[in-house]
Amino acid sequence: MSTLSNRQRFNQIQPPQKLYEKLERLGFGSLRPTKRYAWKNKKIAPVTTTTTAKAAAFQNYEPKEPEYKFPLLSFFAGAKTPASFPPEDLGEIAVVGRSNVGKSSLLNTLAGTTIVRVSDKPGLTQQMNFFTVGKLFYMVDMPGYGFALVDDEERQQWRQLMEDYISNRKTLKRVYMVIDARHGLKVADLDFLRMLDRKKVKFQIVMTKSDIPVLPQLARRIITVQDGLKGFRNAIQDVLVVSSKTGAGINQMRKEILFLMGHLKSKEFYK
Ligand SMILES: Nc1nc2c(ncn2[C@@H]2O[C@H](COP(=O)(O)OP(=O)(O)OP(=O)(O)O)[C@@H](O)[C@H]2O)c(=O)[nH]1
Ligand SMILES: [Mg+2]
Repeated sequence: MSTLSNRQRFNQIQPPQKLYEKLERLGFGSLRPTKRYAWKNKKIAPVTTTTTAKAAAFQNYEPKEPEYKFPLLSFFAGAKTPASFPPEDLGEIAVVGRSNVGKSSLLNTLAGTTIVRVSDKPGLTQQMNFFTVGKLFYMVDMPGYGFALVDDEERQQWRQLMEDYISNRKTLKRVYMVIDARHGLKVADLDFLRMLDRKKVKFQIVMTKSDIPVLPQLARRIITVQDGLKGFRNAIQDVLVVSSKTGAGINQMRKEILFLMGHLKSKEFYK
């Protein structure tokens, strides 16, 4: 029988180099600068003199991703009952997650705005808010679940509203479950994920506040979250790693959303 605590077991995970390289590309910094990668951090192609040195250096050179932007974000509708949902005329994505994990902040950072209200106190978003991204698609901000300060009845109503929406909304293309990089998947998240699986709704985890843990802890957290997803049939296995504060990982998420909503061609997405 193992006598290691969860914390000790967590600290023993050895994330692969590939994961650190991915995090570095997303803007989370590097483990330690090595001579091999030092020039890469300068974000320019290396200047070399001999042809062989040039070929070797360019083998490691990755061209910078284009910067993806969303068109103007506008508030479109707020809903406390299904009757107030807007018509199903555009594709949409929705963010769900525990209170205060950073759902509303994430929408702001994706859209490059501050119009979605955020707060350092949990329980700010108290209805479903629909935002239009230009005229391309909707982004839907949800109240957090597992919020202790509302009474049971109200919590039950929110949960019912979210379930109704998720089960019946024809234009909903993906649910993004936002989790805090310091905490990973909690009981309330797993409970919500089981509901999504039962309803056969595709979902993807977005780990936000990823600027807070140090890099090895962040990498370990990603591994434990990926492990936790193994039993779910409707999970996208790839976990998005972002920070709404520093903007790391946001360009990648914008790119994936634009592709999902049909506004980026396969040729451009996979190049
Ligand atoms: N360091 C850091 N803080 C963040 C990040 N994202 C959000 N926050 C902070 O987390 C707090 C909660 O953010 P919100 O976006 O309001 O969280 P929410 O999930 O919408 O909360 P509810 O509407 O109450 O469910 C705010 O104080 C944000 O500034 C992040 O990526 N990094
Ligand atoms: Mg909110």
